[in-house]
Amino acid sequence: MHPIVESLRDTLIVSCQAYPGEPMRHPETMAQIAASVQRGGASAVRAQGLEDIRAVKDAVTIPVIGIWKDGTEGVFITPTLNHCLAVIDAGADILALDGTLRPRPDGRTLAETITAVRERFDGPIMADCDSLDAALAAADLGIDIIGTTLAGYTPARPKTSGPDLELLAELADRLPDTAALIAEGRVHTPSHAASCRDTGAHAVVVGTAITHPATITGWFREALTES
Ligand SMILES: CC(=O)N[C@H](C=O)[C@@H](O)[C@H](O)[C@H](O)COP(=O)(O)O
Repeated sequence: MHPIVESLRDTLIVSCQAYPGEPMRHPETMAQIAASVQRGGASAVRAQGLEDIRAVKDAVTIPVIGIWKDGTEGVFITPTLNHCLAVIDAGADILALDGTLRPRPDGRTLAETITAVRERFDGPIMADCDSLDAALAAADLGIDIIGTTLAGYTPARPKTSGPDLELLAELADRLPDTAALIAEGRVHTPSHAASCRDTGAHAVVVGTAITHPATITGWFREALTES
């Protein structure tokens, strides 16, 4: 296992992202949030977009998982080889990309993409998966980290209200030792995070519940308006 991946064992990773048009969508803001979550004990941060990756890298000493989201339909998380290479050039310590079985916009398979990435980058790669089949295929390619990031966001799995613990349990059982299993997606409470760990996750990524105040505010507002 790559030493960076080993360092993430039993830890909390925090995703620091703001979405297009949102008030916090600014690299300096994301860098400040990243520095704050490092203070809180995050073992790594996940950052989106080349400017954010650069700014976050300057603001923290923990590893940065870099992604570049492009579009909203189909494959949009670091969707092509060019996106991967740009994320690496921006300084990401870990490259994350779509790890589903769907066709990719540049026509390359995931296998071709990984082969080309490996010519330039020997750091860990994380596949954002949506299903058992996608995860096993990604692990077969030697991808270092399998994330449940896209479970519930494609037709492959229903969208659970919290983390997809059923998928996580299957993956904990079936993935080879070469691939670290990371729980990501709808981990909304400390108890969800502990359940992911107990189900066999190597590490847990929390985004919205720590770094997205508009959504968190909505959760509290709704609780107060429920009859
Ligand atoms: C599906 C998709 O695009 N997921 C994205 C991946 O980077 C982010 O929007 C999520 O915030 C991230 O995965 C963390 O998940 P959550 O915010 O649920 O803790």
